[in-house]
Amino acid sequence: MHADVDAVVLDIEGTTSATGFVVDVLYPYARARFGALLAARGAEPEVARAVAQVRAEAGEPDADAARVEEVLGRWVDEDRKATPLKTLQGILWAEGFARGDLVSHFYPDVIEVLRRWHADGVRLYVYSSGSVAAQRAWFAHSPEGDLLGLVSGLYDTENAGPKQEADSYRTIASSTGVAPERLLFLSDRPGELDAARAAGWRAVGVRRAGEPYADADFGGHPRAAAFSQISLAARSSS
Ligand SMILES: CSCCC(=O)C(=O)COP(=O)(O)O
Ligand SMILES: [Mg+2]
Repeated sequence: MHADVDAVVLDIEGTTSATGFVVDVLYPYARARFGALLAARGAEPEVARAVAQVRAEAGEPDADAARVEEVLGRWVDEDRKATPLKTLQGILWAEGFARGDLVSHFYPDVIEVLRRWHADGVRLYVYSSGSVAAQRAWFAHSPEGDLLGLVSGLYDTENAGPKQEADSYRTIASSTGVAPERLLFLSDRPGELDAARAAGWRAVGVRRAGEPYADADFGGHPRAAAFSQISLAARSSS
């Protein structure tokens, strides 16, 4: 698959990294710490704002901390990409990465290809349901060290919007200053690829063996089983 683009926007779960790692390592890590976070730090502005959003989204304005924790646990079981859940997970994960409890996961083809694209002058961005704080920690604490220098910007459902809505991709395009047709989105989910394409972007479905969406219908989207199958026109970095 060949594309002539100025920037690549990366989904994380299922695309750069294994869903299994997120579900089996990250989710339990945060889940085990929600209770303490809500009890001890509920007055911190970011926590308080996320808790208010959980209550609103659950339709339970009077939910106490124990009930909020229950709701969060249910959303984790459903793998719901709710913004306040991702905010609270992101706080705990960022702290876990910083203290050395966690190291992120990248598929074996990914880091080398990202380094090459970056060296070729292709700008790299991230757009994930995981919060910007979580993304920053994820790239800063990879098995190959700090990769944040490769990345020009981070987008989530808070600063860009839901991943299956074309307007979110318009917001990102305008924030990066890159023309939509010069942006390439890589994702494992057909609904996200559809939304990117509706906003005028290029989009490639990443179908990795064993990932939940590997056998989904990708419609007319080009596909790749690994980043090494995607070739970008080299651009000068000067
Ligand atoms: C480091 S981001 C954590 C992963 C996560 O919580 C998530 O929801 C990822 O979803 P994506 O949009 O990257 O598929
Ligand atoms: Mg994904």
